[in-house]
This record gives sequence, structure tokens and C-alpha cells, in this order.
Amino acid sequence: MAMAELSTPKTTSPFLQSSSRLRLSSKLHLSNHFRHLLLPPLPTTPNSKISCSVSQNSQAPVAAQENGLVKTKKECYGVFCLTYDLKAEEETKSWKKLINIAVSGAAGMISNHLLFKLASGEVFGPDQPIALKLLGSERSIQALEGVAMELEDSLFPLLREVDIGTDPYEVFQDVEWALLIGAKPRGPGMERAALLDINGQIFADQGKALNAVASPNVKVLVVGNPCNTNALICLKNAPNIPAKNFHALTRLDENRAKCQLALKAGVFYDKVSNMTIWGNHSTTQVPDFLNARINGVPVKEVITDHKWLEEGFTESVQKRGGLLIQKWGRSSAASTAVSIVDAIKSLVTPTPEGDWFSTGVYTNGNPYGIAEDLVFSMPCRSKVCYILIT
Ligand SMILES: NC(=O)C1=CN([C@@H]2O[C@H](COP(=O)(O)OP(=O)(O)OC[C@H]3O[C@@H](n4cnc5c(N)ncnc54)[C@H](OP(=O)(O)O)[C@@H]3O)[C@@H](O)[C@H]2O)C=CC1
Ligand SMILES: O=C([O-])CC(=O)C(=O)O
Repeated sequence: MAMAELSTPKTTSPFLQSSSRLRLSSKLHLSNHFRHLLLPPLPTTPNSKISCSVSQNSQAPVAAQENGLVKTKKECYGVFCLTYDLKAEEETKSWKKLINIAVSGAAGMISNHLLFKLASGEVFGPDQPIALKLLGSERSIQALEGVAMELEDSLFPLLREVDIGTDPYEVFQDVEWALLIGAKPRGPGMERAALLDINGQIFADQGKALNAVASPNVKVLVVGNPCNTNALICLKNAPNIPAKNFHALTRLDENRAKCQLALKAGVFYDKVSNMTIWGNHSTTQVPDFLNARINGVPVKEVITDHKWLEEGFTESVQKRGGLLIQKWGRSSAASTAVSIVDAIKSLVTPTPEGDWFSTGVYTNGNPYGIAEDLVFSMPCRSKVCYILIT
């Protein structure tokens, strides 16, 4: 049995003039807005089958067929074609119900890090079997097979299915999570907003597909840039899915901000808390040092170089992605995958008392005075009872 609720903590937006700051009551409007944001799967009896299919280039594992222990599915890839009877072994174990996770841009740089974290249990936990539904395109189908091969060779016990495909209406069928990464990245000197013309349509199409075939309570995390606008486009094309289920990834900015504050204060980065990113995942974002804390103390009391906070710190977070592109020649991938893991974990586990995290959410009834009908990053808390089956 699992329940989740996401609410906004008591903090104030630096966008508000002190005279117009809202007085926050202990019952915030957003707690209702985000109620039941997540519905993790119910306990179930052990799975007795492991299988995987891909939509193209089937390869049946011949040797495995011959030994009589396994049966094959008709469209599948390598080891994931096998259907095992694990009943006897699993009588001693208890597993949660399989969750279906779609990842778009699955042959891209970010996914190359993320998929292995998902499959290892790092994200959803060590007793949570998962199925990965990988979305690519005609140009990436061979690469997707390569990804599936590497997943095979990793022998992840929790990875029960891997499907690859190019049609979102097939790949998104019944998914409980959709991690929408596939989109063109920017190059040196570009702003993320310049990607909208190229990438916007992807998220309109994928929103429609999710609306048609995904689990009605699917949680959608939009990573492809410009991610706030793409998340809004996606949710507007998916009217049957609650708008509160859509998120734009600003966790990477939160992590970057924590790192910069820790560096300046000379503390380890786990001492930085209550870090809010307000607004867009762009150079207009506001990393909020006013409400952040170091060892529980307001940042301004720990870091007395206020000029740096107001100028250097803010700009270092706003422009970190661009600087990284200059150095690497491509945009951040490994740290983005880590931040996707952090973002999901923050949604599916209770937020520590007094702290919060940042995520881009639909601004429907927010207490901070942010305009309505946007996807905007703000501080959120998750109240989740995620009861492990023992
Ligand atoms: N929100 C955040 O914090 C961050 C967001 N990003 C964004 O995530 C997205 C993916 O980044 P990353 O994985 O590094 O990118 P990659 O170039 O490695 O992969 C992107 C994938 O997107 C798909 N795609 C769809 N349309 C296009 C197109 N017009 N041109 C190129 N690829 C396209 C491709 O897959 P296929 O052919 O299979 O469709 C490609 O494999 C980018 O938009 C990037 O800006 C990156 C870092 C942080
Ligand atoms: O900078 C980019 O274009 C990629 C990205 O979003 C980031 O690293 O923050």
C-alpha cells in the first residue's frame, strides 16, 4: 500500500516584494493540489516470469531454447526473450509489482548513465522489479539494440523486461513513469530557449501518446530542453493525466547551487539544505540563497561575502550548463542522470523534516504568487508512505 502527497514548504519567493509577500498558513494550498501525486505499486505475489521484447530485429536465444528450461517470446532481444519459471525460487522472496518505466532518447548521452542506475535498483529500491520501455527513432534503432545488449550483459536481477521501439503509442503503453529525455541538446553559445522550435513538437506528440496509452496516473519527468516549456506543452496535450503529475527537471540546478555554496563555505555539500531553484531551467532562474541553509544556519550568516552571493553565486548556477558545454563540447550527461535519480527519489520518499527540494511543477493554486498556468520550479515536499514488503 502506498500513498504520496507533495506540498510546498513555508518559504517565500524572492520574486515577491516584502510588502506583497504572502503570509503562509500551515495548510498550504498546494498540499491539496499535489495530493496523491504518486501511487507506487501495491504489494503483490511474486512474479513468476521475466521477459523482454523489442519491436525490431528479433533474436531468439537458440541454446536457451534447446535446454527445455525456457520458452521464448516471438519479438524479443537476447536474454530478455526468455520466460523463466521462478516460482520455486521466489517463494522465499517478496517482490513488489513490476513497474513500467518509459525512457525517451534512450540511446542518448544522459540515458546511457541513467538506464543502468534504474536497472540497478538505485532509484526505486532493491525489491522493486522494473520494466524498461526505451523509445528511440529510426536513426537510433541500432544504438538502442546496443543499449539493450549492455543491459543484458549487466545481469541486473531487478530488470525484468526491456522493450525498444520507435512508436510512442507502443512504447508508452501502460507506463507508470515516463522520463522524457529525447530532444536535441544545445551547442556552445546557444540559449536553451532556441531549442523550442526543434524540440517543442516532440513533447506535443509524446503528450498525446501518453494521454492515449499510458497509465492514467503516469508520472512524467521532462528533461529535454527547454524543459519547463516542454513540460507545459506535454501536459497540455495530455488532458486525461493530472497536471500535477508533470515535472520539469531543475534538480541539476539545485545540486549545482548546493555545490557552489558548499565550496564557498568550506563545508561538505551534504551540509547545504533548503535550496530552492525558482523559475525556469535557464539563465533566468533564481537560485535562492536567502532561504537556503548551511548546517541549519541561514546561508547569509555563514557566507558573509554577500556581493558574491548576489552576483557570483547566482551567475555561476545560471551559467553552469553553458560553461560545461564550452569545456566538454557537449552538455552535461552524467550529473544530469544523477539529478534525475535524485528527483525521482525525492518524489517517492518522504522529504526530511524541515527540508525541501526543487522541481518544475504546474502552477495551479500555488502560494508563492507565481503566475498560474506555467511550469515553474519551486520548493516542494513529498509525504510518502512507501511501505516495503518484507
Ligand atoms: N533539464 C536538465 O537539467 C537538462 C536537460 N538536458 C537536455 O536533455 C536532452 C537530451 O540530452 P542528451 O541525452 O545529452 O542528448 P543526446 O544528443 O545524447 O541524445 C538526445 C537524443 O534525443 C533524440 N532527438 C530527438 N530529436 C533530436 C534532434 N532534433 N537532434 C538530436 N537528437 C534528437 C535522439 O534520439 P532518437 O534519435 O532516438 O530520437 C538523441 O539520441 C537535451 O535537450 C538536453 O539539452 C541536458 C542536461 C540537463
Ligand atoms: O546546458 C545545457 O544545455 C544542458 C543543460 O540543460 C544543463 O547542463 O543544465
